[in-house]
Amino acid sequence: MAEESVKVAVRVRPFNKRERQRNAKLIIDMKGPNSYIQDPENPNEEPRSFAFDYSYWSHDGCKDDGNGYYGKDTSHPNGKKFADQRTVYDDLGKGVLKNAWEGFNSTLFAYGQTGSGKSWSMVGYGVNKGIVPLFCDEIFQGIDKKKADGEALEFEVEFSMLEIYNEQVRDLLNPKSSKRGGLKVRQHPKKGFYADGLTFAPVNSYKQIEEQMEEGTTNRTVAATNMNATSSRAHTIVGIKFVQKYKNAAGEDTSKTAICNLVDLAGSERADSTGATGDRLKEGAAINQSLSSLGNVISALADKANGKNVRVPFRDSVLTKLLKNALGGNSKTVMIAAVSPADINYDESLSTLRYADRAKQIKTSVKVNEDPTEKLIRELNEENERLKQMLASGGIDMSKASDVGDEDTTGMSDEEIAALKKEMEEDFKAQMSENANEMEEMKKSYEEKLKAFQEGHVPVVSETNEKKKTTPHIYNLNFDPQLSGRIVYFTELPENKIGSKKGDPSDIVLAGPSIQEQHAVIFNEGGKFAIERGNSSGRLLRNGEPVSSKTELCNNDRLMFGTTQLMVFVNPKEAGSSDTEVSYEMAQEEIASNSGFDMNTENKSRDDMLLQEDLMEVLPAIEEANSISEELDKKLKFDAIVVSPEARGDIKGRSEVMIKVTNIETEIEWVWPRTKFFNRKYVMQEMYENYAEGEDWQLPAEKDPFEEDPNAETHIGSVKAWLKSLSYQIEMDEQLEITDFKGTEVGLLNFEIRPCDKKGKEYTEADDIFVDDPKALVGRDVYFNVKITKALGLPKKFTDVYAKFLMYVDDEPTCTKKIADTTNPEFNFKKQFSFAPATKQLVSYLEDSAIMIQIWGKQKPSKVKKNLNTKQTLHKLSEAKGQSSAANTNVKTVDPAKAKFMMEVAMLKKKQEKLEHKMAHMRKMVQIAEDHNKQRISLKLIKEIMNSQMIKMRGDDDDGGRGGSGKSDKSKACVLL
Ligand SMILES: Nc1ncnc2c1ncn2[C@@H]1O[C@H](COP(=O)(O)OP(=O)(O)OP(=O)(O)O)[C@@H](O)[C@H]1O
Repeated sequence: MAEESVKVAVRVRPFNKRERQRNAKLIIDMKGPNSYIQDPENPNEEPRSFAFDYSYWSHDGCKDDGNGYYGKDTSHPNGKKFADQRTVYDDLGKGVLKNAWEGFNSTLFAYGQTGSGKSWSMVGYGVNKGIVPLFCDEIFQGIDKKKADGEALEFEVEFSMLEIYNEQVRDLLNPKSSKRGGLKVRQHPKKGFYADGLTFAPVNSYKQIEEQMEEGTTNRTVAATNMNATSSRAHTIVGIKFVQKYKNAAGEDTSKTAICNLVDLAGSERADSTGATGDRLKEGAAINQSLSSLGNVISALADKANGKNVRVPFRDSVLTKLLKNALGGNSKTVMIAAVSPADINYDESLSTLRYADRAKQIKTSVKVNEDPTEKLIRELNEENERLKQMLASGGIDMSKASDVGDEDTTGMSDEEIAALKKEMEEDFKAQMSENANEMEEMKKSYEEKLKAFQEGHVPVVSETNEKKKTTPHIYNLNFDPQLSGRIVYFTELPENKIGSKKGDPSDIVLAGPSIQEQHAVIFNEGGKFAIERGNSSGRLLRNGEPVSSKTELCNNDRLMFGTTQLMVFVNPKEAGSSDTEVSYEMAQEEIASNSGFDMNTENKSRDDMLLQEDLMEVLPAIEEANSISEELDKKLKFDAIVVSPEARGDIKGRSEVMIKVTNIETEIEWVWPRTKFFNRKYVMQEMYENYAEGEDWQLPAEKDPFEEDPNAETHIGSVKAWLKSLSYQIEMDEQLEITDFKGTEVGLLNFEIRPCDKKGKEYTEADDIFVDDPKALVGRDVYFNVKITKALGLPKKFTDVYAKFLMYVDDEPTCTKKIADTTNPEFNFKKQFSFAPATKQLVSYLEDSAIMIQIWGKQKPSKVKKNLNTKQTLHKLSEAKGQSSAANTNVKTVDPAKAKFMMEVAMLKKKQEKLEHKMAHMRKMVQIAEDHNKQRISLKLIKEIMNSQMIKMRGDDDDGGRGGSGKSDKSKACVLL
């Protein structure tokens, strides 16, 4: 066994079209194996630097070689450092190939945010072939060479392709086999985790691998098109099993087996400030569970490599189970981290670089998988005997190393160990039959297996490519450019009927929620094309606008059928070289801007751009969720809303897209963070798929993504209170507006902050604790009481209302008690805060910050139950607006212009508040000055009187009525004062 470090490479891609349009700034640089990233918010700071095995500059410095291949442009200043596909393959893929020949397992995985270039490196596009096709090509070149050289070797190559989506494993070569819950991931005592029942297709040429990959990718596309935006959330694992058979020195039949896993990970998601925390469906629907578990596993392995004794949580997700061998066992592992070059993606790129940095610390132990066949069969037999005996004699003994293998139970609770034991026993039972099958297969010849597979499997070879050049058609657009253009329907008939499979026999059958039986018709009138809605209200958009009557269709028109089927119409006769390329982003952008969202990219701040990206992702998903809700009669309506940090009750952050959820029957409303919505949408999709397949689709309330926890609390609104007055030790006693997420006033809050002494006794004016300059507070003991007396005029539908806020560096919020059934809850809350002594940081916090007091409560269902079903209600709404139901469902409550306006108003209010505080402060100062003055004046008067008395007395004594000297003495008295 040799110990090996994980090899880590980083690659930066060119700017994409959107980034160029937005004049994105380049924030990545590379020199030799090092990568650098510049924080765009702090351009004067030193860039952060990271050292890797390789840093690949693929941003600029390249040119098309005339066949579409991007190679080095030696005339460009960065031409020398440009890394093309071949360079990356030579460094990374060739090593994997060499491992395979030597009988080592290898894993190559690509990590990075969506659209950062993972697929480009792994699979490639067109002639710019990535690692997987180059690897497959070369493995067969090697085999052919060995055969030509007459070496006494036999070879077997098997290909598998699976997708992990929402913790389910789908066999991409045989998707039907993995319906309902996907393939089970089991554990083999020797081989580790594997997907039970996964197809391993025997292949004997590169062309056959290409065909298998085509088939697998087309299967992915079909699933991703029927349901929205799934592709970037799925992990794809291509497996290549390479067996070399030969006779060893003793003349025995021996084989060397290498398994290569090529893993294209799902896009690492942008972290939300408002996560799905607290959602009870979090566990069941964790779409990114695999990715976050991978992060935890990598961290734990890195800690382990640094000598720490930690448990590595491989069992936490399907992905980490399947990659256990790659990361913690017998495999040589390579990670390629893809980063975007643009400033807008700084946070994601930095986190990718950090992730990669952790990964490079991992070490794996590798050995050649060499075994004589007889020995393997004998071992499998022995293994089965051992398993049989173990299970017969009361199951696994968790304390016996021979029973638990390398299973690590450190730090597990008794319940966790019991659950693990149960799972392992189940795996072992399945294993026995798997072992038996394997023995059977070993005895069968490979040729036989190959023949059987090929007979049962006719790969879908794209014969349509030629026809596409001359025949009018529509093709699919997908979020993942790899999957666009893979589904093609020809539209050469005079009338091409489009609808669901339930309808009249349609010429083009589409699936997915909201596809109607007779959804639309494309007419071909002597080479002129038009589209018309079928006799239903199904959503149909052309170039982002609803089609209400028969409309002409032109080359490159974008069509949206229902909520997920986004297509492009092609009329080859009209096609010209000046046609602009149609992309998924462009099609979604025009839909969003037609629904009233500002998608203009000019002069946008980074926050605005991030908001637009979020909207692009959320809007199609909202459409889909609404159509599923409608179809399943779930009574929920979803709307995208743009919510400023203030409106969310956050002190900082950017405006975010959130999802307003309305129960149309009870009129209860919630606002979900994006992550919670997406997590739940995956379960909705699953429900819908089961429904569409005619299977049992209902879920118990606690697992139903359309059910909100009846005890869930709603964020009613927030109040922002600036603390500046406190920094002058001036009390604050105000009635402040409570505003909800829309910026609407929903009530008032009586709020006070009063400086006090250590014991809580509040100071009065007479105590004169006012400071001219807040800095004077540094080092002094500062105490104050926060009082929340009551709220007024809250909406009637809330009960159990309370207020909460975070002060300074508190981790836990301070909460008032809960008050039931009143619109004017009296909290009578008082809490003393002590800062003894006050630090510089605290004082600047008081000077410049505010606290957000959030008001929370439970919603009472509305008394009048509406006896409408979802469909009726949504239709009613759309009739009122004269639009189709689905097209209407993303009508937002707050459009960005309004949100911006509201933000500006909030800013003005903030300024006004500040000014008011300043004014109050000034007033106070004036008052104090006046008081002082009054005192002075009275003192002056007293003195004057005294003086005049004295003068009088003196005058009386000295000169008796000399006016002139009296005057001069009076002015002397004034000078004295
Ligand atoms: N090195 C590169 N040179 C040229 N274009 C590139 C390069 N890397 C990526 N691209 C382009 O950037 C876009 C996004 O790349 P890609 O599809 O590989 O991203 P991804 O990380 O796999 O995204 P997803 O997570 O959605 O699958 C594609 O249009 C691709 O053509």
